[in-house]
Amino acid sequence: MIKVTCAIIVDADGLVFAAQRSAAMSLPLKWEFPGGKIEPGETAEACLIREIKEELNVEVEIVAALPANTHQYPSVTIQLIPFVCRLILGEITLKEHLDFKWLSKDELLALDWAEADVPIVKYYLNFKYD
Ligand SMILES: Nc1nc2c([nH]c(=O)n2[C@H]2C[C@H](O)[C@@H](COP(=O)(O)OP(=O)(O)OP(=O)(O)O)O2)c(=O)[nH]1
Repeated sequence: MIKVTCAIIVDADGLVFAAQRSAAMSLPLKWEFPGGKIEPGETAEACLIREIKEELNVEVEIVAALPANTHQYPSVTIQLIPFVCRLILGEITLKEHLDFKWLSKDELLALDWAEADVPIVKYYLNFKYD
């Protein structure tokens, strides 16, 4: 099983950042929360901060952890480990993704998410914090 972290980046207005995988990536054109695979010896939190810097060229701060979701794709099983985050430094620049959107809670579920993300979107919609 591959452990993958992902960031649910929320802005000051409560909009959530979603990124579209490129045609060249696995799960082409699916929407996801940015992040990536945990490297040997790395914590999930350190992985998340590293991946967000690599993929979006920004720094995020972790606000909360949500439950992980294990999902079996035909060729791989992943454990997707989500963190609610906020941006603390920089302007988002897409380094790997095709597109991005900032979405309100009402709009989130309508996106064509990678399958592993659907339960995580639902956890987020039930998640209360201030
Ligand atoms: N980063 C990220 N990956 C996700 C999400 N949902 C989901 O199923 N995945 C999958 C896609 C990949 O198989 C794996 C993440 O690996 P990665 O982000 O390092 O992607 P990658 O393109 O290098 O992966 P791969 O082509 O080598 O499989 O988890 C998500 O929300 N964020």
